[in-house]
Amino acid sequence: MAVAGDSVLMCRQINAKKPNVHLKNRVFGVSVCPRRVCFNAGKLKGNKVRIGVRSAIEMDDKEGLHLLKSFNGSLGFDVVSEGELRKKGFLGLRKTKLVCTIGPACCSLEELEKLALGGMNVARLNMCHNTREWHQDVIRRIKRLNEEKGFCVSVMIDTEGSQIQVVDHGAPSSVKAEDGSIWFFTTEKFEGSRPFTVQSNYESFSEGIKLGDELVIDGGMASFEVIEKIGNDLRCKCTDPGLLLPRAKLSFWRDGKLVGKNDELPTLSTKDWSDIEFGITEGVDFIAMSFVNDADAVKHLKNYLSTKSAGSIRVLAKIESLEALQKLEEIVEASDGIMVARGDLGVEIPLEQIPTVQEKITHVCRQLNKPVIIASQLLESMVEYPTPTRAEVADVSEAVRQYADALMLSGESAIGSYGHKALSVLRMTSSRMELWSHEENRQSVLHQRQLGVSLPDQIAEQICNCAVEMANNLGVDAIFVYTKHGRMASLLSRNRPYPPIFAFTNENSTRMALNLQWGVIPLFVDLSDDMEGNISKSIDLMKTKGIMKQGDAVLVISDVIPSDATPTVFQSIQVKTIA
Ligand SMILES: Nc1ncnc2c1ncn2[C@@H]1O[C@H](COP(=O)(O)OP(=O)(O)O)[C@@H](O)[C@H]1O
Ligand SMILES: C=C(OP(=O)(O)O)C(=O)O
Ligand SMILES: [K+]
Ligand SMILES: [Mg+2]
Repeated sequence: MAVAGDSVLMCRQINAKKPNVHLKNRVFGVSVCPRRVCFNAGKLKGNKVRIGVRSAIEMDDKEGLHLLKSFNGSLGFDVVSEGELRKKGFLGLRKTKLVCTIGPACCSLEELEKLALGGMNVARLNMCHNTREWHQDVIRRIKRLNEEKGFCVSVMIDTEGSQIQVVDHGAPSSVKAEDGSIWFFTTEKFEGSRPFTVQSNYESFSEGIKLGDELVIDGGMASFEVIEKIGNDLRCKCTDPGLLLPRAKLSFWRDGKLVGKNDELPTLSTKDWSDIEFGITEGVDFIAMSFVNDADAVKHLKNYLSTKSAGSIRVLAKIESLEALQKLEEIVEASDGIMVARGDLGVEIPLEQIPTVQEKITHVCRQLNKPVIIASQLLESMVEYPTPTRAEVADVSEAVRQYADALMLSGESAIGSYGHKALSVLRMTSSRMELWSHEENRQSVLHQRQLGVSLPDQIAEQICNCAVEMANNLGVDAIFVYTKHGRMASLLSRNRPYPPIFAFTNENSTRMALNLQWGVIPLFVDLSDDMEGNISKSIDLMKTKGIMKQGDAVLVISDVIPSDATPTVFQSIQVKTIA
């Protein structure tokens, strides 16, 4: 009747009397497991309900053959999530993840610990700045804090990329360009500063540039007109006065369009490759690739990482150019996550387009199930001031309302005097907006675009969609998911459920990667092949620790990985009420 590879949707209630099985859309009233019988989907009684899909029908009771391996008795909670849970309860847990750029202002062990306590989920190291030794020290400090103090902070390195359009006026702080003043943009390298002179980091920065073209600093901070070309250097007149910051970004415009962008430079420079080697050696969790222009660059890095046995490092593509926007879907599909790098993006597209582009990228990422970080200038004024502007708080709130997975601090934490405070502004603003969205029931319906190409992928996706609907409708306190590579956890997160998702995994790289996913609290545990055993042990531990109490309801999703004992995949949803 059925052959290996056929799928069957099984709705069963343990100890129920009347069995039914749906096979290829027909209902078969057969008893499938000697130990358990099936029941009709409509009869949801008691507190143990299972809805499962089995690929390859194995009607004998192989599950009974499982050897019970021991659960090591500890719950791999990080101190911050556990503390927050005790203080605020399940529904009070923050869903939006927070990324902090580490710089001189926050690189000491004490400052890093403060950020970890303040809710930093991921520490970002921008390889544009500082020395290899400095980065190594920071990474080791973070790992030490994780090990010794029970934090779970992931490490991200961000490549420098071939940024051809960076300029420096030599002084440590900003310089004002007055209206009508004449400036010299040169590739000559010199120490210190010269009046009205700006160095470009790239020899051919002025290739193809004509007299009359507009030179724009940092996407509009100041503008100049090119009035003379001397070799590769340019003499320019300030037409729109403003500030030149150190390492400001430069672009050229003609007739309202960007010109002079050099597409021939590789996405990863020689220095980037050596930074990547460094990242592999230091065991970083994420590599953010600057100036990705197509999917090939991402695929290339991912292939390289696999050959280096570093395939567990997640590759994030930074969307910060017009080219990237034009190939958005293929880039999102190829990468493990996306950063909306608004800093450079604002140089390449008109600023007024940033909000809609951000929303579009966020939407595409959710459709394709990839985490997305909103980055740059979220609380820029806090680099100098102890309170944010109202507009900045509104911007952060909007990113949370769009259901971005994560928010990022740049200079606010790296060089600002109020990094810790900026982090608490992100924390409080996101918690407030999450609560508002929940209360107003603003969960936008996600028009599911089917991701899975193979049947198992589609099954996992559908199970997670249904599970979240059930969790929301039943008002359970938490969702538990047992996951090796994090796939089921991210498919649940994609549906942005009300209850928090506790993702139990025995892979450390999965735990660290899930740190970036909306609403997921990753827990490192020793999982055995006996899924029922894993579930009851984790619930018992939660109870013993006083985190869960009688009457709490949990929706449990398990995804049994095929093993020699059970060559079948079995995914299931159960609702458990704590006895
Ligand atoms: N590791 C570091 N060492 C020194 N300064 C840093 C470091 N990381 C970041 N910064 C400072 O913080 C600012 C904001 O960080 P970021 O947004 O990552 O870089 P950028 O401004 O170069 O795009 C940088 O301009 C730089 O001044
Ligand atoms: C995050 C960004 O990249 P970087 O800070 O490396 O320029 C950005 O451009 O917004
Ligand atoms: K960078
Ligand atoms: Mg950038």
